[in-house]
Amino acid sequence: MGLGGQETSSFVSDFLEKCGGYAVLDGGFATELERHGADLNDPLWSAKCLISSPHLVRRVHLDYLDAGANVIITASYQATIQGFEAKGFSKEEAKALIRKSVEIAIEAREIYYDKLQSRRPVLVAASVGSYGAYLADGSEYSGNYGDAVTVETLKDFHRERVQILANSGADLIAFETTPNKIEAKAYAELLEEEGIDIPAWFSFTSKDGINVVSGDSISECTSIADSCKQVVAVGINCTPPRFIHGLVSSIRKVTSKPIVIYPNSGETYDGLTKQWVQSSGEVDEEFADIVIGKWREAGASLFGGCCRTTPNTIRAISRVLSNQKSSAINEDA
Ligand code: MET
Ligand SMILES: [Zn+2]
Repeated sequence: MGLGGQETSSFVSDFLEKCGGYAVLDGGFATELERHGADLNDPLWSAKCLISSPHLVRRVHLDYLDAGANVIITASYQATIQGFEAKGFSKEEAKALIRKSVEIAIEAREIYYDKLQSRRPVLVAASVGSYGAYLADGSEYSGNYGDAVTVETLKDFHRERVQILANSGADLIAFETTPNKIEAKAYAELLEEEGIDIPAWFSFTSKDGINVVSGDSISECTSIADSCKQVVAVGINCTPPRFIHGLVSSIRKVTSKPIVIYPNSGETYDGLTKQWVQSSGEVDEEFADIVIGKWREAGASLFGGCCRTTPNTIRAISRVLSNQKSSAINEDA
């Protein structure tokens, strides 16, 4: 699906309008595969299941659709040509596996639609994890690639996978868990240079609620995304919930693009003791009610979960958002 510049700018607002103002994303993908018994202790991480258990990939997409997701994110986070080649696959086989991540998500959407009477809007977002995720050496969460890695290195690393995903039938590309500003710059330049004609979101990760994990400022990272016309939303993923509010406020100061938020399970808020406590990974409705309301007020409009969140998290978010939508309608009446 190709989009001209004009349509790109209204892509998410049109989608949000169809969803009733706010959209629900899916939750942790790799960690959910693990909960179903997949062994992802492998440099390919969740992409390993594209080879060994595509049925499980489809199952997890379906579980998130059943839980209320309007956006499902493909299993391509750590699916790279380089990674598959290192496992002995040919280049053609590697490309086919990357395409397969999108095919499975589209197939899950078809299966889900066949079951339903009405067609809830559902987008397929093709995941692109960072160079650090491919290295699988921890730099995904430090954002420190060393001086030898430049914007050019990163563009060369990502170029072919991004081209494949852009032509795979996905509705948009989700650049996830972006740890630093050079990678954001590489993505923005790549989208421009390659004339990628599906929209994208840039999502960053933080471990202090102020900067992205490398220490680069969230404002600088956001402004790179803001200047790129293919970018239709900017946000934060795989970051503890307690940092989200401040980050959304910082992002909102720099861009008017829609803000996407999908924290990891982090810790959970205990409403009785009013304290943040270690989470079991489950997010209940009361928690979702408090945080989603705050994040919405700060300016976010797409909400989901990242690592260790589950379909229960997404079900809670989905219920809270539909309650908030219906109380807004009642207030208007
Ligand atoms: C480390 S963040 C991982 C993001 C990816 N979409 C997943 O949920 O598996
Ligand atoms: Zn995550």
